[in-house]
Amino acid sequence: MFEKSTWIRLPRNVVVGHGVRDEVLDVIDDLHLQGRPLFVTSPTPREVAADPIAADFEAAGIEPAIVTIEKATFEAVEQVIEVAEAEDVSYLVGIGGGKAIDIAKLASHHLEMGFLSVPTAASHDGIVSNRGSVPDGDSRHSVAAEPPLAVVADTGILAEAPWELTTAGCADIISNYTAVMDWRLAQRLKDVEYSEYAAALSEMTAEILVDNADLIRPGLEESAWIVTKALMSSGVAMSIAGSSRPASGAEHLFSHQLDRLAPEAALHGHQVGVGSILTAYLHQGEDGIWWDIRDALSSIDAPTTADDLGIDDETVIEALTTCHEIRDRYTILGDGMNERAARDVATKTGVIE
Ligand SMILES: NC(=O)C1=CN([C@@H]2O[C@H](COP(=O)(O)OP(=O)(O)OC[C@H]3O[C@@H](n4cnc5c(N)ncnc54)[C@H](OP(=O)(O)O)[C@@H]3O)[C@@H](O)[C@H]2O)C=CC1
Ligand SMILES: O=C(CO)COP(=O)(O)O
Ligand SMILES: [Zn+2]
Repeated sequence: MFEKSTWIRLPRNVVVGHGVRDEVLDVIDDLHLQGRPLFVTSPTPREVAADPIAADFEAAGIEPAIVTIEKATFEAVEQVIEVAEAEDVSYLVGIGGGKAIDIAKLASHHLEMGFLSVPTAASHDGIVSNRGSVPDGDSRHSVAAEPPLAVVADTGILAEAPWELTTAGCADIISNYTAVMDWRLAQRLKDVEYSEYAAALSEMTAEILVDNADLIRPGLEESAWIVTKALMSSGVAMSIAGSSRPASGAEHLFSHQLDRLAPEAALHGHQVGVGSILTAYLHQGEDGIWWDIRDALSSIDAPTTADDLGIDDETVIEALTTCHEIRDRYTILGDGMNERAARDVATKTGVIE
């Protein structure tokens, strides 16, 4: 008997382009959302997007509640839930980088309310995904959550954000190469659930981005367009898979461990990019695609070394030798690297001196 079944949960509206910040109200109408929204944002995104969008709502006779969070913590998620209940809101709008969007996503999941994703930085592929990531005790990886009902990505805002945020988004996409290698390995060795469609979409997304690397330049709105579409495609791959596997392998374990050992030293995307150089070498050795990954990162000004990340060599080695412990996700790291092997790969790839 055929017993397979799956739910693929995706946004209903994805609106991308110049000036679409002004279309948030139209999207709300299109989704037939009623009542008062709660905007979840962080300090800079509040200035560049949340306050102007709130003014549009006020002009239309709707007064949004607003919470500004500083850090991605469970306390922040609880604060958002409390405000949502106290202010009697009907839906949430996450406006900002990964931090604000993830918190809105997790709070809306708990509240069983819809939410909209309004990114102000093309810095990560959680814009569209059905995953939320907030540190919880020793864990730092994403968990299943609601996908947004809609995404409104204004390329004017995204192009004006600091360039390093865009290069972080590119690196998060480039890391899909090694994430998919890890996924296939885990499927072969551990029979983990695997989707060829999600894997192919994830790899194709990375390929298109690398093929267009010449067009990705600071100040060009076209760059924000290319990177944002890639981030969305990668988020869709995660939704098809029902897990972050197509976009998160050992390079993400490495980054999550760096978040714990060197909090806020570097952006998520930049850390996973450097992790991807290391794990591509582990998969394929000296002549493999680690060179291409390093060249692609370097061509868009993304970090390729510990020094570029602002993290010392010893912390990189510690992260590499311990990160297999932080999640039950089989990768090329297996049951862990010893220190000599970690130093060897980090030196051969030029990540440490
Ligand atoms: N759910 C998922 O599937 C995924 C989740 N993630 C998560 O996303 C997070 C990474 O996202 P990231 O965006 O890098 O982190 P943040 O949300 O912390 O944003 C990084 C920085 O960019 C600033 N910023 C955002 N927009 C603008 C703008 N328009 N102009 C100027 N500054 C701006 C923020 O300002 P301020 O400090 O004022 O907020 C912050 O300092 C991680 O927690 C990661 O785990 C990553 C990938 C997938
Ligand atoms: O960052 C992500 C994909 O780019 C999400 O992956 P994690 O599940 O490892 O948090
Ligand atoms: Zn990521």
